[in-house]
Amino acid sequence: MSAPMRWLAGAVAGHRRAFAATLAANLIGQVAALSAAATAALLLGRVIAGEQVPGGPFAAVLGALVVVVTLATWWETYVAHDLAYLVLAGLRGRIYDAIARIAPARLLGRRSGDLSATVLSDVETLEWLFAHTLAQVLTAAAVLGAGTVVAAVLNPWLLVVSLPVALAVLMLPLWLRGLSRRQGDELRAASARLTADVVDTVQGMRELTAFRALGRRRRALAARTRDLARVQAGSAARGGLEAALTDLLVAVAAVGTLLVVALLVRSGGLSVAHGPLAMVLAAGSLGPATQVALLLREYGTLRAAAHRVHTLVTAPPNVREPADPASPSDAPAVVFDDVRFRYVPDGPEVLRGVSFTVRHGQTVALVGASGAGKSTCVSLLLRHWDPDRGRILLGGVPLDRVADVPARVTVVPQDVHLFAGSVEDNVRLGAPHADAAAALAAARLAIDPGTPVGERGVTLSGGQRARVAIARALAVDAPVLVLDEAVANLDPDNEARLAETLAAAASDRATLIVAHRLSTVRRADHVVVLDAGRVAEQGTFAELTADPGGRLSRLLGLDGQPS
Ligand SMILES: Nc1ncnc2c1ncn2[C@@H]1O[C@H](COP(=O)(O)OP(=O)(O)OP(=O)(O)O)[C@@H](O)[C@H]1O
Repeated sequence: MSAPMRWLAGAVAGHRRAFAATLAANLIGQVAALSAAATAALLLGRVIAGEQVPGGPFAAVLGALVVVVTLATWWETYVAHDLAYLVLAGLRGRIYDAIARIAPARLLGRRSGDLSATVLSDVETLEWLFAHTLAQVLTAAAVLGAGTVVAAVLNPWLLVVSLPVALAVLMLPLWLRGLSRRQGDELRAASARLTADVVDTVQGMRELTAFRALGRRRRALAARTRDLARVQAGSAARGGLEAALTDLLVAVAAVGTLLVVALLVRSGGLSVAHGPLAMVLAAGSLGPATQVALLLREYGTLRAAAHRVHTLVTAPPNVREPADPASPSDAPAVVFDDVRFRYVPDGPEVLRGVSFTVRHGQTVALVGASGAGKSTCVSLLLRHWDPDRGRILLGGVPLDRVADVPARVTVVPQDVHLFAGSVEDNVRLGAPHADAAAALAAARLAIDPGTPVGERGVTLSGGQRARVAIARALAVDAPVLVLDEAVANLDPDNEARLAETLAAAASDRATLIVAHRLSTVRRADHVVVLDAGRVAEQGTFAELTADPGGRLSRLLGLDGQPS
């Protein structure tokens, strides 16, 4: 069994009672069904043999067994799904935990649709494993064993056809296991690619329409669908071949067993009265074997789904929670001390020894050309990653020893995401009990907190979205505020008012602004100019712009040259 399948079997271990109930219900149902068939066969045999049959007791036993089969089937359906949903709820919880652990920095390079496929359809696929497979296979093995023993006691020759055929039925999917595994991997991958593309298309519908790219996109999606259909057809062909061969083997076993029974009755090895019973017992072993074969036929798909879920759930965290957290001071300063960082081990160094300080009550502007490393500094301060070398201190404590960084460092990111709901829901994202109206007022947004917000904030204007994001950050009331100015696409009037808001908010915080506008840089207490991952210069605005040919002057276009 592969590691993901072992891991999944382990997921059931936490639900022993539900598993035991599923097993019991299945076993009772299977044994009762086989007993009903055996009783009916015994009745038939005795009638054929011309024996006197006590009709009443036979009818009573048969009736009781039918009721037991019905009740056991009903109970099994209930407990099997109960077990499946318990296990799946646990798995979904672990998937969300995994996403939270590795997000937002690096969702394993996965696309959001691909991730949705794992969260939704891979987990759904596993439902089949838990509800209709594990307990059923164990029961089938038990019934197969018991039926074989009883048939052997009646006459060992009865098994001469049915036992080898039952083994062949089981071997068939094992022989084709390699192909099934390959097809399962391809099927899950093709299905996830299609889901990812569909999600991407729906999210980008506005751009696709505006750039008249919808037709091309539709053709690309059709090609993806064809890919999936091709893989599905291959898988269905293999499944069909297995099903046909299984049916053929079962038919051969039925005819062969009939012949064996006839020969045994004729030679006196078996009484006429036991003939039909012998048929039922010998053929009865084929039912469970076929059931197990059906599971093994789906092995590839189940294994691939298990593998994808397992990969996500066992992905190592980007950063580890501190084992011995320390408390930073209440009025913390942020210190970057010779910070070096690269996103991928053999990739370029994006930060190459960055040092600067943001003191409490101070606003520091981080300035630099595109790609200089400003957003990377922000990501490190939010502890999406840890630096490779150097340190980041918060209130004198290394950031990797600070518990609950989001409660201390809050952000208005470059790409704000608003959720469908109300403005109030969005403002209270990080502080569920915050006064949303006060936070909105602080962000200078005169809007009813109950105003509905469409998915990704589509019902608000760009400026409103920006200020809801600012209100959301202010509501957390964290001592460090990080703001990417790219978000604040406001008109000059609103921009000035926002600056006042931030100035008020900044007085009892440490504020780091990724600044693009001259007005913001001018208002900052301290300016850090980044260039290709290094601090090119830092100081007050006046100091850094004293020389019109200086780096900051050139960046802000104060040197008279087009920047
Ligand atoms: N997730 C990532 N994986 C790999 N490289 C990245 C990643 N994010 C950014 N980079 C690279 O790191 C460098 C610095 O990027 P960063 O986003 O920090 O720049 P920036 O100064 O914020 O730029 P801008 O003003 O354009 O947003 C760039 O070369 C960029 O391509």
